Amino acid sequence: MIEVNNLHKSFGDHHVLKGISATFEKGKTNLIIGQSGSGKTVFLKCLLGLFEPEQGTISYDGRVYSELEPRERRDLRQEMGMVFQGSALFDSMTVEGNVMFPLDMFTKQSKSEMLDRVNFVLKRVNLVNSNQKFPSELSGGMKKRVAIARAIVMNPKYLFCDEPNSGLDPKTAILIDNLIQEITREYDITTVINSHDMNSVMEIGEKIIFLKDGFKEWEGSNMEIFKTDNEAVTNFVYSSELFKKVRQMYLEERN
Ligand SMILES: Nc1ncnc2c1ncn2[C@@H]1O[C@H](COP(=O)(O)OP(=O)(O)OP(=O)(O)O)[C@@H](O)[C@H]1O
Repeated sequence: MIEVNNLHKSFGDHHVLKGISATFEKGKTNLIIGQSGSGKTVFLKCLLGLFEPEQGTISYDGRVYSELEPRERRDLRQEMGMVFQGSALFDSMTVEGNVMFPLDMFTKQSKSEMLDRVNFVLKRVNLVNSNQKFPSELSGGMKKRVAIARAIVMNPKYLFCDEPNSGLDPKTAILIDNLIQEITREYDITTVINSHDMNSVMEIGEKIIFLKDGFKEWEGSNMEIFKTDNEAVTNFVYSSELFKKVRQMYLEERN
């Protein structure tokens, strides 16, 4: 579980995060949504320990990041997996090389132990017989699977995903969402996902935090977002006329 309390982050006099508190539970897919510039990426980078907030605390299963020694921080970072926007694979490395990279960097496992683990996670993301392929030979969906395999290869307690669906067609996007949710449940990971994607909100938004101008404007589940009358949320989530009509019909049917 990750607990965030009164988090503030500024760049010079630009106050980006303005006192955010939130709890992200284990085994759940937690989504951060909000308009471009609302502070989602800055928030995710604070959770990853890449930005140091000026005020507030982030606690990882009881370990308050700002109170940890440098070595404890390094250990904690190794418990984190990250799926970057656009997959961020190393183009000159094979699929196997990409997924093995964190094991090679951070563990003392033998080559055959590493290979066993790589094959296990590649199988888990349904990517078999692709070990020797290069990223340029893969589809967008396959690249995401490699990125997910690499993010979970160290058996992380925490998984962070920045726009994991960007650039994918809607059907592939849902498959990737479902894969992230399955893995989150299966390995009891605390997963936090930055998303713009309305389908993701509905499909895997077990807990949703809506950021607006650096404040937490709303939080709830995908079921609750359908019913909320918070205007900022509904304007953002139901931005198209079609979605507005679908929501209206749903609400009328329930009354
Ligand atoms: N390293 C930085 N230095 C200065 N300002 C920054 C830095 N990173 C982000 N910001 C500012 O913080 C604000 C929030 O940016 P952020 O990237 O978190 O938005 P976002 O909600 O993730 O947007 P998008 O959905 O477009 O990615 C923006 O005004 C941005 O210019």
